Amino acid sequence: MSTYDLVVVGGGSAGLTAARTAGRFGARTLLVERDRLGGDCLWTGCVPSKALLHVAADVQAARRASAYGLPPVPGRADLAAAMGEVKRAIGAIEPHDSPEALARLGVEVAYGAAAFTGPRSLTAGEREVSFRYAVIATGSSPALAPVPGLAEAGPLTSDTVWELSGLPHRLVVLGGGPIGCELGQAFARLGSQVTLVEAMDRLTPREEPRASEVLRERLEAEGVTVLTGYQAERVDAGAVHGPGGAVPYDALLAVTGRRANTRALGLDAAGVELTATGHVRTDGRLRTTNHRIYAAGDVTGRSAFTHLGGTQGGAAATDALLGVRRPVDYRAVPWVTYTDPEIARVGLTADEAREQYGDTARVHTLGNDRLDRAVADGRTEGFTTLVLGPRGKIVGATVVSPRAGETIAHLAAAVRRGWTPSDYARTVHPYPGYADGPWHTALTDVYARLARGSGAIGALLKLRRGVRR
Ligand SMILES: Cc1cc2nc3c(=O)[nH]c(=O)nc-3n(C[C@H](O)[C@H](O)[C@H](O)COP(=O)(O)OP(=O)(O)OC[C@H]3O[C@@H](n4cnc5c(N)ncnc54)[C@H](O)[C@@H]3O)c2cc1C
Ligand SMILES: NC(=O)c1ccc[n+]([C@@H]2O[C@H](COP(=O)([O-])OP(=O)(O)OC[C@H]3O[C@@H](n4cnc5c(N)ncnc54)[C@H](O)[C@@H]3O)[C@@H](O)[C@H]2O)c1
Repeated sequence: MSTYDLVVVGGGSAGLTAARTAGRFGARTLLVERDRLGGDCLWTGCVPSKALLHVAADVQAARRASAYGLPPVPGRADLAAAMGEVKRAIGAIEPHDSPEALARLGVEVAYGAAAFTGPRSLTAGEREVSFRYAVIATGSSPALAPVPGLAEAGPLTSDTVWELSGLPHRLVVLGGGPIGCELGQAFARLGSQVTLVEAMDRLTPREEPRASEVLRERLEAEGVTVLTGYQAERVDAGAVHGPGGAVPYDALLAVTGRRANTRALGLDAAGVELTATGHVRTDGRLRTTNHRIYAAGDVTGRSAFTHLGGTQGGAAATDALLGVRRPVDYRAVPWVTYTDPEIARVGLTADEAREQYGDTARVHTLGNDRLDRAVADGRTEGFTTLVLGPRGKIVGATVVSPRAGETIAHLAAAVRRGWTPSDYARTVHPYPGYADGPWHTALTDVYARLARGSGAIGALLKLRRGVRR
């Protein structure tokens, strides 16, 4: 039986980063993948959804061009052509995640479903191997909401929607979280009649309420029917049934959440426990209840994003192999819903900060009507919110605007470094950009503090006038 320093189970964002990290250290590393290297992000998640959104944005821009005297662009886009663009993007990225690319870093790849046979061994397809350490990075899969008739209706999910070759006429999207909003907007722009159904009282319910409002207004302006507070109760005869009546569809896309991939992994044999939500239980170092085995990515329930899964994978491999702690700073992890406008967030919302810090929490919001770039682009509907905690430090931020996903990275640094708005404002930002939004919001706080200290400043001015006549 071969022995490895590190065996990684699952070749998605988390597992690939764990394996690459171990390979770079020179460790004997095996990556076991049951299907395709690249995981959800490459094949059915981030990459295809962003490529489809890009095509949809092009189509949307073409439709608007009639305002400038070009002939109107009627009709619906060719979904097969759009999916061709999706495949192009996947194909361009795939080689970076290939066995050959991993071999160059000293990582061996074995194909087959892995299952633990003991606390320090597992089978990888036909082979049994032993390990000093292992990382479970088996990800998550779409979970259908327990709605009678939904499973029987055979809805599309984020795994299968990419196989569509024709644009559905009426598309009902069940679930108004990030996936539902991104895909709903993409299909609407391509020409489907989209109804977005969400049980909670607003879309993207985890974000700032105003962000949900801006997104809803935009989607409705683009022709999407948004039904919130609509808990689907039954699916039959080609319609979703709920409190507001029946919503008929030609295609149904169910994006109501995800469940961790832990089945048939032999976790009992390995002494690895699950949480009540079915995720692999981990401690602050990402160790499972078997301290030789770590977990990273969606399977932990502590990440739902590629960048965080990768960060966890690298941290787990480093902790295991070198004994060097690299705790993940969850307070400062940004995430983005890539609708148009994008909703980007890091840290606490205003309500969360008030709950945590009471009156110490302060909030500044600046509308994009004050942002010259947004005015130039005719995109003033968004805003920036900065949330300040104890000692005036930035503990959270939301940016809603085109390219908010780029802007938020700087704010993530601010939260991680514990900057105040005046620390943040000291970095000069280029004009006119969308990053001006957070900059001017930070300056709002600086000006407010200046106004509060106007007595002292007035006294200083007077003193200097007196000294230097
Ligand atoms: C439509 C959509 C859009 C998304 N957009 C974004 C985005 O824009 N930005 C972002 O940050 N995140 C996005 N996400 C989330 C992101 O895709 C996931 O957080 C990320 O892919 C999770 O990585 P992972 O490594 O934990 O799991 P996965 O990528 O799921 O990888 C797990 C791997 O393990 C393998 N595996 C499972 N069981 C076994 C076994 N027993 N033996 C061997 N191998 C096994 C699987 O085949 C798979 O390859 C999106 C998700 C979806 C669905
Ligand atoms: N850009 C990104 O980073 C990105 C993009 C997509 C997904 N993701 C991640 O993937 C994960 C899964 O996303 P998701 O959108 O599938 O899940 P989600 O849990 O975020 O959203 C699912 C939505 O479905 C609704 N819902 C559930 N049952 C319902 C019912 N019976 N009737 C009506 N509505 C119902 C829920 O209220 C919820 O708002 C998330 O954690 C997300 O962060 C990230």
